[in-house]
Amino acid sequence: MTGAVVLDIEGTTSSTAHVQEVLFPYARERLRKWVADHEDQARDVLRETRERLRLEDAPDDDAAVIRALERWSDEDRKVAPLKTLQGMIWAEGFATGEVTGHVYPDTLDALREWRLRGVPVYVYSSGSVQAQRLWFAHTQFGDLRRWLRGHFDITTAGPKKEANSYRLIAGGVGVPAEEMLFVSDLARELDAARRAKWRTALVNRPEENPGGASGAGPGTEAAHPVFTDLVSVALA
Ligand SMILES: CSCCC(=O)C(=O)COP(=O)(O)O
Ligand SMILES: [Mg+2]
Repeated sequence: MTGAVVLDIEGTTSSTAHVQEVLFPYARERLRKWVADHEDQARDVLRETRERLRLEDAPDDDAAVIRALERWSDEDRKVAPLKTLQGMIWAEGFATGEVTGHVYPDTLDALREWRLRGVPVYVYSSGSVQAQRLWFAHTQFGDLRRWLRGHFDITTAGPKKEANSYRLIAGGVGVPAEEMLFVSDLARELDAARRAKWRTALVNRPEENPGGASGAGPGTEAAHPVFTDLVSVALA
């Protein structure tokens, strides 16, 4: 029995290319100026970045902090201060219409199916909760937030490749681990959910991997049931 579903965004509900070619460059190009223009809003992000650099024994002066955020962005590092900062910068882009969200059409069908079955759907992404809400509020199908019961990110739940993050989420949702279903395109994330005793589904979309190869990355892919879209997961 499925008590709750938790969805990854990039590569699962939505296009990786849209995240990487629309969202990420928008924030990267504006990062330095945005931080300079938003001293109050950026304060916590800069402090967290500085603390992280100190732990790494790296220089932590003002210039080094900005350079680190830019480098993490270039490397697509899933670190909390960068993801928080990107979310704040994207908020302006969503407000002006310069950036939009995206979901694959079958995502909407799957959300309808889970609703019919009475299964609540949550999102767990490296993108901040603020960014996730904006993303689903501005899709090509309109505002989809009403289909989602709640959101988790790496600040609220922890890294996606650590089992403890899934234990925390199950506790927050209030459903036994064995009834939680995590759906992702990355085997390593699913491995972590499985270590927390969750059920798992690997989404390997042809749109994401046109050559037919799996984009699941390293991990124990064979251990997870594989689907080519989300509606097949919902109907399984
Ligand atoms: C709309 S949230 C932006 C997605 C994002 O920032 C990201 O890093 C993708 O992470 P995911 O965990 O969804 O693969
Ligand atoms: Mg993903």
